Amino acid sequence: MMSSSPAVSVNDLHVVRGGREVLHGLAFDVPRGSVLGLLGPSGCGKTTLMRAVVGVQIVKGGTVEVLGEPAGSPGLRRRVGYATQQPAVYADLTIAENLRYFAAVIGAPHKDVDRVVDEVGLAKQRDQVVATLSGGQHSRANLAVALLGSPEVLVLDEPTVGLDPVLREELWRLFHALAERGTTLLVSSHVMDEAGRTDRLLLMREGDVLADDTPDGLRARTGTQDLEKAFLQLISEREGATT
Ligand SMILES: Nc1ncnc2c1ncn2[C@@H]1O[C@H](COP(=O)(O)OP(=O)(O)OP(=O)(O)O)[C@@H](O)[C@H]1O
Repeated sequence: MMSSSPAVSVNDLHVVRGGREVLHGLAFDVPRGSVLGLLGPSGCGKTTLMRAVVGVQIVKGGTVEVLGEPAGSPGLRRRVGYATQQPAVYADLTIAENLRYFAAVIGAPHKDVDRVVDEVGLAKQRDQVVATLSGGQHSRANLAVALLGSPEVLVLDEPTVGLDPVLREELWRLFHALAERGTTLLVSSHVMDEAGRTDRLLLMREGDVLADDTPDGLRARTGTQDLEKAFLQLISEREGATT
């Protein structure tokens, strides 16, 4: 019974930042064991929505439930992993030292360090000081921290930014492998070519949801194979409807 309830359930979510409403009553569910893509232009509210799901964002109205509990509940601390756009790893420590430290903080098993280093493709750099990593390696080290402890829900803010196509492909494969094991992933991106790799897409614009559909559903609805064109079409439909 429990496992069929959504991993994340958002209802009528309103958020105000800097005196301005930036999320205008969002509502959607994320089924367990799926990869939800949060797509939309810079500033549309993806990070704010992720912060609300992790429970670090003050909300003005509505509800956000994660694994059946209100977002941010103490019981969710180890069950939800969050990788922000700004890497949280310490620059003066090696990757392995960082991971051992964060594993100890969250009570993850020691052997998780080797697993997550492999998963993000940083086995060769494990003893390299973070300050000397390339941008893409740095962001993957940050992602590795979120994977420690095998959280049931993973919230990843633009995890593939700055990565070459081969690494992006590998990370998307990892995301789907995790989902197959039952993990639920919320992954943001503003690169539309990543949209097709998700199980379900939440297309956002200016704090609203333009579409909540599968990539194929969106293609069928807009009559185009190209998801970027589909997105633009939805925008013009929306603008046509409001003028
Ligand atoms: N600390 C803040 N104070 C005031 N306004 C903020 C703050 N943080 C974000 N905003 C505003 O909230 C809106 C949503 O921002 P958010 O960071 O959620 O967008 P985003 O879709 O994640 O953007 P990006 O893709 O560029 O990371 C933007 O208009 C932004 O300017």
